[in-house]
Order: sequence, then C-alpha cells, then structure tokens
Amino acid sequence: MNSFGSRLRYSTFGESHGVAIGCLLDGVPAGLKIDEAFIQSELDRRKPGKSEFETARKEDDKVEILSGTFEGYSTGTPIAMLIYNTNQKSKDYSNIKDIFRPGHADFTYFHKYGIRDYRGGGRSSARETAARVAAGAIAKLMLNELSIEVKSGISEVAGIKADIFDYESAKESIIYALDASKESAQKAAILKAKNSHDSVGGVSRIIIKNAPIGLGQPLYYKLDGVLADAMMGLNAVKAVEIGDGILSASIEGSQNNDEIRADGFKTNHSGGVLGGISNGEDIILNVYFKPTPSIFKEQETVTTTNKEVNFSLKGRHDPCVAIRGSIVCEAMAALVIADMLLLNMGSTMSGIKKYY
Ligand SMILES: Cc1cc2nc3c(=O)[nH]c(=O)nc-3n(C[C@H](O)[C@H](O)[C@H](O)COP(=O)(O)O)c2cc1C
Ligand SMILES: C=C(O[C@@H]1CC(C(=O)O)=C[C@@H](OP(=O)(O)O)[C@H]1O)C(=O)O
Repeated sequence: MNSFGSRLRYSTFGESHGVAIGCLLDGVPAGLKIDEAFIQSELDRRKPGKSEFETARKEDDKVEILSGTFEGYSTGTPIAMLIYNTNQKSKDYSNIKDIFRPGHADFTYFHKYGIRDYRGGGRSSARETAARVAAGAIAKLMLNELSIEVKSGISEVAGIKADIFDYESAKESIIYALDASKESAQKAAILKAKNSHDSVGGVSRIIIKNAPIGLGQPLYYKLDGVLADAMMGLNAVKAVEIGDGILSASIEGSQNNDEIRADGFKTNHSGGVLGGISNGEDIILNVYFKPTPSIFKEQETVTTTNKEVNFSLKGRHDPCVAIRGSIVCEAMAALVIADMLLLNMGSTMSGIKKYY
C-alpha cells in the first residue's frame, strides 16, 4: 500500500523561521497502535528552551498527525505530521544578513544555492530535527511492540568523560553521567562556556537493547554503516563509533575479540554488530558533536561579496548541542532499526512478530 514496499522511509520539510516544520513517514505497517501522547512526550524531551543548558528559543513543538492513522491505529498509508513554529524572531538575525557565521552552514549554502536565508539557520537549522524526532517516535512505537529499546545519554562534555554510564539513573538528569561529580563538572563546563560567549562539544551514547540477531546485510547495507550514516547526517555530528570504535585500532586482537560461549558473547567490544549484521548483543554507538558554531565572541568572517569583517552574533543558541542532539540520535537509531526489521523480516506487525 505504501510507496516504498517493505521499507520505512521519511523526509522532512520546513525552515527554522518558516511557518511550520514536519515529516512524511512512509512504510509504517498497518495495525500499529499510535500513541499520540508518547509521540508528544518524545518531542517534549527534545524541544528547545527547557533549561539554561539549551537555546532560549521556546517552542511548544505540539505535533499534529494529518494522515495515515484511523481510530488510533496506523493504516499502512503515509503518516504526515506537522509542528508549527511559534517563536521566530527573524529580525534578531538582521546583522548576519550579508555575512557567514564561521562553523555554520551559511557559507556553503550560499555558494551552492545563491540564497542567503539568514533567518536563523533556515533549512540548515537543527530546528528540523524536531520532525525527525516525531518520525522516530513512531519507529519507537513499532520497536516497543517487539521489546526493542533505544536509549541515550551524554557520556562526555568538553572532554570530561563519565566514569560510569548508566541509562536508568539518567532519567531525571540533564547530563546523564552516573558519577555525580562528573555530572556537575560537565554542567559547569557548559555554563562556563556559555557565560564567556562560547560553546562546547559533547558525546552522546546510544544503546539499542534486545534487537534480534540478523539485522543488516553483510556488505552493502551493513547495520553499522547505515547507523553511522544516519548519525553523521545530523547537524554538528563529526564522528560516530560503533562499540569500542577508535580504541579498537590501538589494541590487540585478543583484547578486541568478543569470545563466544554457548550462552552468548563474553564481552561486547564490537557494539552488537559483526560483519554488518546484529549479533543479538546491545548495539552501542558513541556520537560526537562539535561545539555549537553560533557563539557570541567577536569573530572574523567575510560578507556575501567576500569583504573581510569582524562581527559579534546575537540570537538564541544551544551552548552544547549534544544535550538535545542525543534525543535526535535515539530517533535516528529507532528509524534505522525499524527499517531494518521491515527490510529483513516483513511489512506487517504480525509478520515481524513471527520472528520472535
Ligand atoms: C539539537 C541541535 C541543536 C543545535 N543548535 C544549534 C544552535 O543553537 N546554534 C547553532 O549555531 N548550531 C546549532 N546546532 C548545530 C548546527 O545546526 C550545525 O552545526 C550546522 O547546521 C552546520 O552543520 P555541520 O556542523 O554538520 O557542518 C544544533 C545541532 C543540533 C543537533
Ligand atoms: C529552534 C531550535 O534549535 C535551533 C537550532 C539552531 C541551529 O542553527 O541548528 C539554531 C537556533 O535557532 P535559530 O534557527 O532560530 O537560530 C536554535 O534555537 C530547535 O531545536 O527547535
């Protein structure tokens, strides 16, 4: 019934200071219970303006489902969702009308398209990620029925790493380190950067629990490759690790291999993926976000006519994009896993459940 067969596909539309943003999610199997309160709660986790660790722009991010559901269930047809922008302040950006912010997409977007949409980041603003979270929430509803969980937390801020990482203790926290002294140091690093008109980077750790063995193809649609692509496609993501990732390049095979016993793997250095295919262990990713490019310190740049200028930015910006970015990573992971389930296992919920 959907346009793509047994695949989950989505696209988004809208700009940061346009009327609205939204998504079209195609390929959701018929018969999935659509819990609108859950979808809204996911948007609420990501929405801006909730704390001093986030941009001051306040958006309610109330989501409206326009199509693809009937009497609380998916119909198998495309699901369109809409989120109105309500807190645009485009005039705040008039001082960057003719210049490019270092680190943002302004320079490349202008040189590629010849258009300077200076109202915030325009289409390049991570405002768009609200729509991804809406789509990801529906993917999570699919995964919930199969007891597959996707969770995330912030494992590192400004180079300060959490010693112990625990998702359960993370629920009430903004910085999800279990180690309280690290959490306060991480928060302090964000506020210090913010107060000195700067920004910091961070690392989000994503865990996918209870995925079956067999998701992903051995070569050209490798689960790790597809997950990495989904994460790298997000604003400000500069690196992705699967399992031990970068560390594995500097240790020995005997340290890196996950030995196998009759009851499963002894360790999980591989992060749940072997040969492009899920191995039944937790799938673990570290996603590295750069520091927010829009900072309020004076910087050097050029105008659209290539004149050198110094400028100081105004506006409302996240001091550490990893904090809210982490929720978007969860959504992307859920979309990838749901797509892989459909690709590998069928296009109806009852069909997929036969594999369990
Ligand atoms: C959740 C989230 C929030 C973000 N908030 C801001 C922000 O407030 N200001 C900003 O300049 N960049 C922000 N970014 C990052 C920019 O959108 C991103 O750096 C920019 O589009 C350039 O893309 P690139 O960093 O991938 O090259 C945010 C990113 C994410 C994921
Ligand atoms: C509005 C959101 O985040 C925005 C992400 C963003 C950017 O450049 O990525 C820049 C800021 O907004 P603007 O586009 O108005 O400059 C953030 O406030 C949101 O997440 O909903």
